[in-house]
Amino acid sequence: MKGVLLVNLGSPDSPTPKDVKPYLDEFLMDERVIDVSKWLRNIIVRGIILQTRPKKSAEAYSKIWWEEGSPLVVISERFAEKVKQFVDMPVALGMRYGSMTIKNALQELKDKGVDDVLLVPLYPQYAMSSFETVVVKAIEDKDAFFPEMKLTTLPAFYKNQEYIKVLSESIADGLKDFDYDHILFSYHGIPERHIKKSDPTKFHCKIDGNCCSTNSVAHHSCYRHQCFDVTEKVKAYLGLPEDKVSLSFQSRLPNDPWLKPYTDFEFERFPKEGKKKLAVITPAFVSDCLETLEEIAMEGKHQFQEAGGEDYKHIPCLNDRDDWVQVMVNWLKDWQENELLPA
Ligand SMILES: C=CC1=C(C)c2cc3[nH]c(cc4nc(cc5[nH]c(cc1n2)c(C)c5CCC(=O)O)C(CCC(=O)O)=C4C)c(C)c3C=C
Ligand SMILES: [Fe+2]
Ligand SMILES: [Fe+2]
Repeated sequence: MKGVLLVNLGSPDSPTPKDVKPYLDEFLMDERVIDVSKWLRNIIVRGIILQTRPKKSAEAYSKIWWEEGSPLVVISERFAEKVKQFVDMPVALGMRYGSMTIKNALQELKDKGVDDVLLVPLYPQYAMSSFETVVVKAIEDKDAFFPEMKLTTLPAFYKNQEYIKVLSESIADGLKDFDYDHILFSYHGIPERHIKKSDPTKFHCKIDGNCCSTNSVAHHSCYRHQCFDVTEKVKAYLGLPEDKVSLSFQSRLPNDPWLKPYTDFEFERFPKEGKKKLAVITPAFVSDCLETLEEIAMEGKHQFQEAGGEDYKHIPCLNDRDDWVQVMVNWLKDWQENELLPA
């Protein structure tokens, strides 16, 4: 029987340093997130980052935590529950990190008689630190514990027309009551090195040039290209003026060069250029989470206003919007009935 495994990133069990520390340990010790040799990763993560970050992160999580739990987890659960109402096969939800494991979700599917699984990483764009690590972990767990299962992966859906339509419509909804002079598409950052590592040609992605707008097979795994593409497609769909839209990358760690421009630098720059009414959207995430609710909706607003900005709005992610649920349902039915995957 066919079944579906939805996977998002995951969250700590509570917004306390005690629970944030093991969560960050699992996350940052992932070789696709901090991609250095194991001994160096140990020093960087356990010897440096985890000495101070859990307390700081726990404080940030406390600001956005809901009574029901982590927004990312609660929203993903609501989304999964809605999807289940419209599909005629088992659907399970797992997280790449934390206690809602992929293994448990696969077990849940197996207990319901599923032996043919569609894996859906809940990321619109491909990055080795997001999409790829979900796929690798799901395959590892399947091979180790459920070798009889068949696993198919739904590709990153950044350029899918239905996805672009619902994303655009969610943005149009957010802009209805907001008089903006600029719209910033802020994507989660990644180290530049990750882009080069994921380039199968090993020469296409130069990052500083116009590689991301020159056709190449490298774009199947080029996160930067895929972020540009989403921005361009939404811009075209909504007919947004060229000079009122730009893109940036948020949430970097110190030391390495990460994808630029940096979102926090943009918040400081815009008011000085007369862009004082800013709408921000965050299309690297399908669900609101720490990075959108705290870093963008709270910190970002503060940074923008401190720099002289006047009006500011973070437009929510797709979350459990009914039109987004229906897009997912259509993809799942296409696979269930015709073995088709979204293009
Ligand atoms: C090297 C570090 C990191 C990379 C690379 C990275 C890529 C990446 N992350 C997401 C999505 C999310 N990240 C979230 C939180 C978060 N990310 C990092 C580090 C890297 N992410 C850290 C240390 C944290 C934890 C919080 C903190 O201490 O700042 C979240 C939010 C989770 C939540 O519980 O709400 C998401 C979602 C993507 C899509 C991505 C690559 C494209
Ligand atoms: Fe992250
Ligand atoms: Fe590229």
